[in-house]
Amino acid sequence: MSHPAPPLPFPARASDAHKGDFGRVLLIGGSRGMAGSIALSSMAALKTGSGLVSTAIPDRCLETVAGFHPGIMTIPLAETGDGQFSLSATLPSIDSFDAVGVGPGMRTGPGSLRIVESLLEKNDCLRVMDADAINLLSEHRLLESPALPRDQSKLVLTPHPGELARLTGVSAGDRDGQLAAAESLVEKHGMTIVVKGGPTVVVGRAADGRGAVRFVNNTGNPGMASAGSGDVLTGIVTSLLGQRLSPWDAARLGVFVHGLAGDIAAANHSQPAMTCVELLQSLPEAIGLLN
Ligand SMILES: NC(=O)C1=CN([C@@H]2O[C@H](COP(=O)(O)OP(=O)(O)OC[C@H]3O[C@@H](n4cnc5c(N)ncnc54)[C@H](OP(=O)(O)O)[C@@H]3O)[C@@H](O)[C@H]2O)[C@@H](O)CC1
Ligand SMILES: Nc1ncnc2c1ncn2[C@@H]1O[C@H](COP(=O)(O)OP(=O)(O)O)[C@@H](O)[C@H]1O
Ligand SMILES: [Mg+2]
Repeated sequence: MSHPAPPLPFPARASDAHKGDFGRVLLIGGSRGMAGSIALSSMAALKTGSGLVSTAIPDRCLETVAGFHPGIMTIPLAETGDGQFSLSATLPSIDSFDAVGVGPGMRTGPGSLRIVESLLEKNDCLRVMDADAINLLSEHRLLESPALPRDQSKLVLTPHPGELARLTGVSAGDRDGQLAAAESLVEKHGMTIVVKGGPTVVVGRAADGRGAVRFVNNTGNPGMASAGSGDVLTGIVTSLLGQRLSPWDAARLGVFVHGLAGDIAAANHSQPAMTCVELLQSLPEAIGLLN
């Protein structure tokens, strides 16, 4: 299958490499009824090269998530009666991971809020925030807090237009306005923002530190407008961060490979019939085309 050129090569593997070279990543999310979301992120991290994937979920989601893939290590955390993280949920030490992805399927209760607040403070850690993690940033105006560490250059946000509308106040239908609002956040905090859509645009801080720059992705198709596609992207970007790519490179290569896998899935299964499962299963072929 012919394809556009990637923005950068996929990380190569030395012949004497070991799994620690490819990153220990932590995915955090899920809740009763949405265990599949964080399982998708975790499987996508494994399928895009992470050396070790650990997934922190509310206790009752453990068997479900572990059952999806034997390569996933699961960390059960304390939960509320309705199956989301409780206030007593305690994360393992973040310092023992190379990258952390948080948010898919997590819901927005107090336990989730405490987790997201603690990760915002860890600005020396590479982090991806998606879905309900972004909704918590919006609901509690966490990016406006005086307690927010100034430098958030190791943070990647992956909002869809609805999530970005909540975060910025710019409606989902106003694409240009949303991109401008994303640029303002990037200029203020230094993070990288993946503005999802057809096409997805990555907004990052310019190399000289002044202003924002855009990367317009040229892979992907409307077959990906289906539940779980974005959860796959969360795992890919977290995985690439764990493999020592910068936030800007991990976001650009991540959306490219994600879209290319979507194009392969659409070619083999049609746009209407492809799902997040075919998208996930097309990642090996997509990476194979790049190597
Ligand atoms: N298998 C699982 O467990 C899965 C679990 N998941 C989990 O579900 C939770 C809720 O996440 P969510 O994304 O489904 O809902 P939400 O955040 O309310 O956003 C929808 C709102 O935004 C608006 N909107 C406008 N433009 C849009 C656009 N281009 N793309 C998308 N939305 C757009 C849209 O407008 P409307 O469609 O009404 O026009 C609507 O008002 C979250 O935790 C997630 O991780 C999912 O990952 C799926 C698989
Ligand atoms: N029309 C489209 N063209 C290209 N990509 C799309 C299109 N619609 C959705 N996508 C991609 O699918 C993903 C959907 O993400 P998201 O809405 O977070 O899904 P979910 O939360 O259900 O997993 C994004 O990466 C987005 O870029
Ligand atoms: Mg999503």
